[in-house]
Amino acid sequence: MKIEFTKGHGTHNDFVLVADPKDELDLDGDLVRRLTSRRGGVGADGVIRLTSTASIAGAGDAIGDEILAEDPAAIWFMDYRNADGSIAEMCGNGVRVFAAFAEKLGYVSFAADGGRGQDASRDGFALGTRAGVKRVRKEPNGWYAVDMGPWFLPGGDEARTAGYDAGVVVRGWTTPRPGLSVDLGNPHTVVALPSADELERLDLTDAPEVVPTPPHGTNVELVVPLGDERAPGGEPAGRICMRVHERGVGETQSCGTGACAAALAVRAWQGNAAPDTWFVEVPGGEVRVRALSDGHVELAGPAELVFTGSLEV
Ligand SMILES: N[C@@H](CCC[C@H](N)C(=O)O)C(=O)O
Repeated sequence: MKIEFTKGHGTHNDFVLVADPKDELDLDGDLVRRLTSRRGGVGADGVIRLTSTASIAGAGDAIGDEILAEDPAAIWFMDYRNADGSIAEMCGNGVRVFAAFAEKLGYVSFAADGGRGQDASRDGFALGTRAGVKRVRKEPNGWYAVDMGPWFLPGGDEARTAGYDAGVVVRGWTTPRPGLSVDLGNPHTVVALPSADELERLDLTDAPEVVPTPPHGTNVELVVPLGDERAPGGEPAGRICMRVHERGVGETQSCGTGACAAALAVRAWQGNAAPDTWFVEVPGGEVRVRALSDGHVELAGPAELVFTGSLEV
């Protein structure tokens, strides 16, 4: 069988994108690992399959019905898989790259005059994910901004007061450091470090050890606050840098949900005077995170489609 694919990335968090509008592709773990292999395949941190929400509902997948009940406009579904073949609930960079892919395929248009496909210029492009419907709009600079929905500090009030609810050990550390869990639809644990030098020197070859062990694993973000500034709109903003070890992948150049988690954790640590807008520097570039007044969080950043090809599998 021949698979036609597009390679894309969001701040160098890279994906193999496959259009499967009729839900015909059996994307099992083996196929995902073949596609993502950096030696034997295309190479990527994950696979994104674009399929129709109605098709997966018709095939008996309950998530399809839930998405259509939440928003019947969410006719396309992002089926995201980590490089190791595991399924993850959400991928923030992936949503932006999915939007660019759907735009290229003519399934959606962000142009004010409509253009081809669904017109997303007014309410945003509604797309289905395992973490619910996400809305994407396109900014004048070409960045995609995603309403990532509600976020939580699952440790509750105790964790919020203490500022942590987990102990994290990175390779080379002799004692655990405090980490804060943040739920973006997928799990994250954020640890603050005192300097960018220390961040740069970290050895993230192995998955950090997190105690207590999160039931479904966790992505781990190591973060350094860099200070305050003004966003281009004039509002106060914070800046942080981070590295991330992703569940099911390893260290990546960027993680959209991870950037949200890192910004929201630092915002929580700073208390009431903390800004809502954050610029997050990652090894692969920069994204913007905004805590919205309705309890949602927005992620904005670039999305690039770099080449297309086909693979015999
Ligand atoms: N890189 C993604 C997150 C992908 C899923 C993650 N590895 C998990 O298992 O939760 C992002 O941009 O959010």
